[in-house]
Amino acid sequence: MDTTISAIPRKPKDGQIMIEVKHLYKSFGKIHVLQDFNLTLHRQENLVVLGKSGSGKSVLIKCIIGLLKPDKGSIIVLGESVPDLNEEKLDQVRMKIGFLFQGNALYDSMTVRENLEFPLRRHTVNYSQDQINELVAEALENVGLPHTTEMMPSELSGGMLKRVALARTLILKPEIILYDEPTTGLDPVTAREIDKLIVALQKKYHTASIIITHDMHCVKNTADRVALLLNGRCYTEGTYKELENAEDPKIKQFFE
Ligand SMILES: Nc1ncnc2c1ncn2[C@@H]1O[C@H](COP(=O)(O)OP(=O)(O)OP(=O)(O)O)[C@@H](O)[C@H]1O
Repeated sequence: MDTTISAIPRKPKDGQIMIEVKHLYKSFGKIHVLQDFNLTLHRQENLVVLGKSGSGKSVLIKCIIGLLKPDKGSIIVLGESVPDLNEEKLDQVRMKIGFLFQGNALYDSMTVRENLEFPLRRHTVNYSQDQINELVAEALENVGLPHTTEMMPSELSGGMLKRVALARTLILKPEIILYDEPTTGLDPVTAREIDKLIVALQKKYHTASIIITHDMHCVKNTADRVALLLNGRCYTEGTYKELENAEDPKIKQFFE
């Protein structure tokens, strides 16, 4: 019996494609990281890219946001071909994408408010101070930390820092959020809270997300669909349940 899962994408909830990666190749010298990698992210979908350490998850994300140039292949983000964009156009596309970095990337010398104001001040829209205050308050409310506005990052726990970083990601109301190992380094209770938050925000803002992780609890709790990155390719994709029930040892190893 063939127990591998078909790599044909399931029918999306609605047809809109937010990110489409086709036949992507990226090598560093003799290290062939991505080889004919394919991925599609649909609107309102949480897609987990699951892969072992060093499998190329970060390289994939960097290609998607234009920080790395692929050797071959196409990357369409919100209708734009990322490798062909100049810096100005790339910035416009990046404005619509939120990133949650592993290290949170908050400025230690700035208060929570200042950290959240930062992306707003860089934005092409000129927000009034009242609008900025409202957006900061809303973003912190969304992550359950309305009381931290004037605090410094050093006064916050790991879980709180992650929430603040997420609030900063949300403040520009991105259409897509890219999560880089959102639960790494957090205790299990806090990690599960972050999972819940990811799903709650997806429901509230109808965002599409790519979540790269090897935390299987996070995968189970957040993924509408899982793409397995193995040997540079999307080896298979399916729901968590489908992959969990697969007999293929290459898939099984992730669930043991
Ligand atoms: N700029 C670079 N120059 C050379 N090699 C690189 C570069 N960036 C990544 N690599 C190599 O590409 C491979 C994939 O790295 P990547 O960081 O994407 O893995 P990952 O799946 O994100 O791993 P982890 O889960 O540990 O973060 C690794 O072998 C890494 O050494």
